[in-house]
Amino acid sequence: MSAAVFIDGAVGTTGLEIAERLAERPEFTLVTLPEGQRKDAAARADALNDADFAILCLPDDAAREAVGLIDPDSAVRVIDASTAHRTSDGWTFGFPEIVGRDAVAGAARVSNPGCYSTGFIALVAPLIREGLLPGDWPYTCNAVSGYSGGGKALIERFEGDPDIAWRGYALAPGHKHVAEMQRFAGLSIPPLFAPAVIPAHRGMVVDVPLPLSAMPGAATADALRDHLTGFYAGSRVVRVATEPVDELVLRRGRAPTDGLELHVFGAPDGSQARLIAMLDNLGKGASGAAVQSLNLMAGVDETAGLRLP
Ligand SMILES: NC(=O)C1=CN([C@@H]2O[C@H](COP(=O)(O)OP(=O)(O)OC[C@H]3O[C@@H](n4cnc5c(N)ncnc54)[C@H](OP(=O)(O)O)[C@@H]3O)[C@@H](O)[C@H]2O)C=CC1
Ligand SMILES: CC(=O)N[C@@H](CCC(=O)OP(=O)(O)O)C(=O)O
Repeated sequence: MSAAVFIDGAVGTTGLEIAERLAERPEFTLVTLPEGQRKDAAARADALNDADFAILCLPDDAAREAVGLIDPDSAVRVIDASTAHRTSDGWTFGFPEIVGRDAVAGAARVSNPGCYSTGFIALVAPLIREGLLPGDWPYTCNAVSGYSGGGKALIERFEGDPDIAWRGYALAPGHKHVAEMQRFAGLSIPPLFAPAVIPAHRGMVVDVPLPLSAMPGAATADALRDHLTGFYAGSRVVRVATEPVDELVLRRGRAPTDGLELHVFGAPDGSQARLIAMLDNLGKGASGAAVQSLNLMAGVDETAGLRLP
């Protein structure tokens, strides 16, 4: 039997990409509202309560409103792509590689990780959990995102102003992803996070510099890489680079991907290292992650419909 999946926010950037990934999937029947009803609370409430799964691809306030429209006795299971519920009680963080596939598979409420957080947590969480990096360290994280990361409004801004070469924001530290980065990486101190947007439609680089020689108990770069390689060994989505590279290049024309690529670089004298994640903000950073969680919740192959090498 095919499960009904309602996408609330289906004509937004994330919603459209989820719909593309669910097209031609016999396990799911996609439900969307016509243009005239897509922001109508009563129509949304009916669609939410009648669905087997609802995927919220909405701004935070609208996502909170959507959850409020669900009747207590409705059986609908929810995946929220917004920031609204990522550290809320009763919600499972939809990062199966980190929280466990069974936790996501059995959850009624799943919050999709933020795109930047996905890169940071993927790099740091397994290493802290294993005691190879300290949890009580003031980590820093620099990142760049393609402009589709800011949804329709930022796409319009960048495509309307091709002269923008770089946009730094959240300059006074305190980006909305910091809370989930701290919680799911297992840090006692919030990371100092410096994001920026570049004139590419999609793509993301998340860079965590490590002054290893100053970090109590930190392992060598090789040991960090080996652990990440073993940790993600069973994953088709997350891959750890084991061959050395001289440069990493984000290409504007790169095909969409739901994969996540991790790199570890160590200084020859062992004093410093850099952990770098490359991903597609609309892939494992949003729509691909939502479909991965949906697959697990529906009991089908976790990578079905994903765009993987
Ligand atoms: N883009 C990305 O790479 C990522 C996005 N996310 C998150 O996913 C969510 C969606 O983002 P994104 O798709 O980029 O944003 P968009 O702005 O592209 O899409 C949001 C959609 O929600 C619609 N909407 C707004 N309010 C309501 C409402 N009350 N009822 C119904 N629909 C409504 C908008 O309508 P209208 O078309 O009329 O504006 C729009 O179509 C956000 O919370 C975002 O932070 C998370 C990770 C990455
Ligand atoms: C480039 C850009 O603007 N990116 C968004 C984050 C995209 C994302 O992960 O979204 P949510 O956490 O809101 O779901 C931002 O920094 O606000």
